[in-house]
Amino acid sequence: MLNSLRTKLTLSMLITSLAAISVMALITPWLLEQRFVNEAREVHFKGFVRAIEEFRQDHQEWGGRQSALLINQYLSNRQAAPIRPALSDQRPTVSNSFRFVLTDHQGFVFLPFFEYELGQQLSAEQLQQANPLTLDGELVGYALGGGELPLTDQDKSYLLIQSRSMLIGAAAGLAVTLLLSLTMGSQLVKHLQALTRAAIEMSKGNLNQRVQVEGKDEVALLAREFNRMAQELNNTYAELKASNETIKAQAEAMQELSLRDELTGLHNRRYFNQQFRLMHHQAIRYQDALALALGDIDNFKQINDRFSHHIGDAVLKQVAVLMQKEIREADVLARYGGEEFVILMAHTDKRQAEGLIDRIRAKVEAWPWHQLASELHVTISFGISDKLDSDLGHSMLVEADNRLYQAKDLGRNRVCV
Ligand SMILES: Nc1nc2c(ncn2[C@@H]2O[C@H](COP(=O)(O)OP(=O)(O)OP(=O)(O)O)[C@@H](O)[C@H]2O)c(=O)[nH]1
Repeated sequence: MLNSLRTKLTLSMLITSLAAISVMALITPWLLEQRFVNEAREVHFKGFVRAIEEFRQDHQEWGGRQSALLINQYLSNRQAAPIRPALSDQRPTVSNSFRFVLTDHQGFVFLPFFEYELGQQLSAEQLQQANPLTLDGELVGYALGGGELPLTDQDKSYLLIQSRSMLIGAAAGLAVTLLLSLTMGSQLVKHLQALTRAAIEMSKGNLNQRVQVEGKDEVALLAREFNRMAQELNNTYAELKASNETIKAQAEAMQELSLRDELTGLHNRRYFNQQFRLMHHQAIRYQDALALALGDIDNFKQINDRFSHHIGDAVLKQVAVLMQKEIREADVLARYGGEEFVILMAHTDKRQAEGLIDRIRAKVEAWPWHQLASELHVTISFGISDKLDSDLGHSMLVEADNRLYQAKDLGRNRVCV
């Protein structure tokens, strides 16, 4: 459960939001109070300065013992009022602990408070912190504020309402942020999940994968690169597949070629040997008949010698065509060597084979050979065997060969069984 990215994102956002709210809850009221007190001191001081200036105008006396007593009395008579920002016309507050030390224009204290004593002259540094008091543009003295400025109950409740409102606003803002973050997080997770699914599909071999690209951020960049990579992989795979198929087809063609006789286009002796082993084995196993005929063109040497080697080749090709026409599809016909041919006939004994083979012999004899060369006559002799022995067909081949010799001996252009 904790391993999922969505859970991790949600948890981290929750923790961040809670931490932010907690920090705000602790710090905001304190900061607000500090600001408020500073502001209040400022307001208080301005009010005080204004009161002093009023006093100066009323009494025309400043800096002596008498003025100190009068000022104290004057200030005590003023009403304390709650301190709130923006109440600029408010009368100055008289607080028990917040006081002003007053000096004449040379900095000699005539209204002492705190550690300051009557008649003491303030240092240049202290005077810098003090507020200059002027009347009609003339410097008449300094006022130095000090002490605590306690807040009234009204100020405190005002502060409480303000900090609560701020907290509620902040909490609402954080809730919106959290909601937005969750929505964005879930979008991010959605994209990453789509990428993961596509990658898994690719690893299974389904290379044609695409993911949706939205926006321009890093995830969109990743998605775009993924799509490009998937496209390239797909193309490469298609090229590889095509070239693999070409190689396979070429290999098959070469295999076929290696089993074919170039001149006649018939299967060659290698192919015959493969098929003969197989058919011979099956015939013995299923006690089926199998016949083998060996054919040899008569006096072929003479044809070559008299009509040229070229005519000899043409004769071989034509004999192949004639044989091919006569045999059945299940039969195996091959050029066995020079002017020798072999025919394997499944489910056929030598008597049945004799009929087919003699038909071939007659076709060869009857073909209009003069079309190739005038006075050319071609005949062929055959020997047939259907002898099945457990010797990989050796006996059958020997017997067919013996019958072929017999046919030659008996005057050629015949079939011996
Ligand atoms: N033109 C041509 N001649 C070939 C080819 N292969 C073998 N020969 C020739 O076929 C001839 C076979 O002659 P022989 O074995 O003496 O037999 P034959 O002349 O047919 O006599 P019999 O078989 O007794 O009738 C040889 O001269 C070979 O050179 C070939 O592909 N083309």
